[in-house]
Amino acid sequence: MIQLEHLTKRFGSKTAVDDITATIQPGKVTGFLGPNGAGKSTTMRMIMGLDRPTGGTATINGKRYAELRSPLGEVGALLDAKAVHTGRTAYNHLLAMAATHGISKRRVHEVIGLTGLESVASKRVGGFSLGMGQRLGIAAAMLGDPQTLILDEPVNGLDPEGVLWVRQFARHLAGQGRTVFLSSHLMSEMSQTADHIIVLGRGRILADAPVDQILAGATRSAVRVRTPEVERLANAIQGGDVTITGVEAQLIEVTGLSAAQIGDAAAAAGIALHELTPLSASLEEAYLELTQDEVEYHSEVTR
Ligand SMILES: Nc1ncnc2c1ncn2[C@@H]1O[C@H](COP(=O)(O)OP(=O)(O)OP(=O)(O)O)[C@@H](O)[C@H]1O
Repeated sequence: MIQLEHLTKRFGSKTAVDDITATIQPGKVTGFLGPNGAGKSTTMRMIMGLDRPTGGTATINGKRYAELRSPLGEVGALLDAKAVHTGRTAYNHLLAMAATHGISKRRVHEVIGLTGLESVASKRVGGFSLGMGQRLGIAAAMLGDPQTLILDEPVNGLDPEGVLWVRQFARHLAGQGRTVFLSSHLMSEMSQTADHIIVLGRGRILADAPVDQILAGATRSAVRVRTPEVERLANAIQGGDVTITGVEAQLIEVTGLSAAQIGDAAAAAGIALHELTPLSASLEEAYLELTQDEVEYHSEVTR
């Protein structure tokens, strides 16, 4: 379990992480989602004792990283996949790490097997594809057989096969009861991998909830209606909380009424409908809705 309590990090006048409190539970994949610059990496670095919080605490199983007696045995992290000595073979890289932490050679072979690196274990890391580099980073994180795994943007730049592998591996680890905390700036990715999502925007938590709840909370109850008689239909359904937005000449979006209510009103007025589609927000839309004001640098819209 990872606990963040009033965790804050300032770099000069810039507040990268702003008083965040959250618990990342075992047995689940928790997605840490936010636009670039939201503060995800900084939070993860503080959990791993690599950045010192300006305020608050980050603990793993109740202890700060520096207090862990056997850190590799409690938490493994993939923070920067490229931070590997490139001249070494994958096997030697893992062996060197293991040796300095009192971990057996047998475990090195085990993690190579776990991450599917057998065929490239004797190759130099410098020639590795991004996907293989990620697997190596994850193998290194797994060396101490930790209960907690922290992966920063593990699927960034991977091909579809690599993405699928990371996704399945993360789910497998959570299935074993481990705490899996992984970041991404892509909601689509998280929706397929995570059980629970924490959304960060400009250093603050915007949402902390199960995936389905985040989706439900942001679902628009709009209905798309296509009819040759837009004007008459609008007159038939308007009033109260109903909003009608024109999309195309014969296409409108209606909120405040269900598809059934609109269909009934149209039938009563003798108006033909060519389409009647309830719209629900995708996770992507839910995410954009949550973070639209929180993106650090909006691109200029030129007209
Ligand atoms: N060492 C540092 N010195 C100064 N500012 C920093 C430092 N590290 C991060 N920041 C700033 O803190 C903010 C949060 O950065 P962070 O890397 O944690 O975001 P992120 O959500 O992980 O984004 P990304 O996906 O781009 O890494 C950014 O504005 C960044 O410029």
